Amino acid sequence: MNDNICIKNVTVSFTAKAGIVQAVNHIDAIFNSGEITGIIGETGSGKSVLGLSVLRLLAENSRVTGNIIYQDRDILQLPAQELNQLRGKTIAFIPQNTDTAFNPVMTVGRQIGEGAAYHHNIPQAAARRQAIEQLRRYAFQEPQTVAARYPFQLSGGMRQRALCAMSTALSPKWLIADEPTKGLDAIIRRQVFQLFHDLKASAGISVMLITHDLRLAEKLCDAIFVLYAGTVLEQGTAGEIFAGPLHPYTRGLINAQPHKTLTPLPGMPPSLIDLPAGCKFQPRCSCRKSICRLQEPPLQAINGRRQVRCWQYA
Ligand SMILES: Nc1ncnc2c1ncn2[C@@H]1O[C@H](COP(=O)(O)OP(=O)(O)OP(=O)(O)O)[C@@H](O)[C@H]1O
Ligand code: NI
Repeated sequence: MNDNICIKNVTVSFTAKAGIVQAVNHIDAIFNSGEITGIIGETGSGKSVLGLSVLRLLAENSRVTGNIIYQDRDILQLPAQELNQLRGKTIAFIPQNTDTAFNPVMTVGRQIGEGAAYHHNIPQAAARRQAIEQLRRYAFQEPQTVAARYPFQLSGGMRQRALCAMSTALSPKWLIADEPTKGLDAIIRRQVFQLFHDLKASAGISVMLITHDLRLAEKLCDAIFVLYAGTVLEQGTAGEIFAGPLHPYTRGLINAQPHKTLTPLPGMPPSLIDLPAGCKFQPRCSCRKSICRLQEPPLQAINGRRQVRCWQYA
């Protein structure tokens, strides 16, 4: 039995007023245990939806097909009770918005202790002591003081760290983190980088890292999946992807960064209600050939782990 998370032919659609939103389209992806795997892509490319689908945290109007295999079981088929055991205890999720992740009227320490109290049935006082230890681990100099505070009394960076402390309080095997550096300044981003680095190195936690922060992804991740309109356009090791992106979209994402050429990708992502024919990126692609409009290219292995979905390489 391995600890990888295997996503097999997963499709997620939402029923909306305007029609069926095809947010994730036939994604196959293996997230290797012991590694940090980055999911990158423009806004609306399906990163959060993919992450949420792993713990079945999607909204009511969603429909998910395919398999998400973890420890020889399909998470999508787990009965509610086993799913609850998995959530938080084995696979933890850090949502995109740290403001809503906390209960605003409960102290930070109490919230960190709650999970332990619930899953391990331990008394309040002991849970509180554990919470303080957990905060100390996350580099809080005065964990007692922080534990007594309410979420709004913490700065953005502290809240992010407190959220990591809460999410990993039950020593999960996996952490799915959605935009953990969003809205944080450079110094705090470095702290978050260090935090994730230590999670993997010291705590042995495997991570699925959803991010717009390509520099963070490059430094932190072992592997990368590049998403566009709910489809994987390229995947590989972080070294491969950042040193030599193959897909025009990946090249565009990398070049759009402030420390690169700051050239934005031309055009807009497609409507997920009415996806373009052929390659989903073709309407915006400078390398487009006539076949690109007609047929979607397969995701093809180039060498090793590397795969790209583009007719240039087919
Ligand atoms: N409950 C829902 N009903 C309808 N559409 C939804 C729902 N949840 C998500 N979507 C749509 O699914 C698509 C993918 O959303 P997702 O949040 O995964 O994007 P993302 O890549 O995480 O973007 P961002 O970088 O902005 O966080 C978007 O078009 C979004 O509007
Ligand atoms: Ni998102």
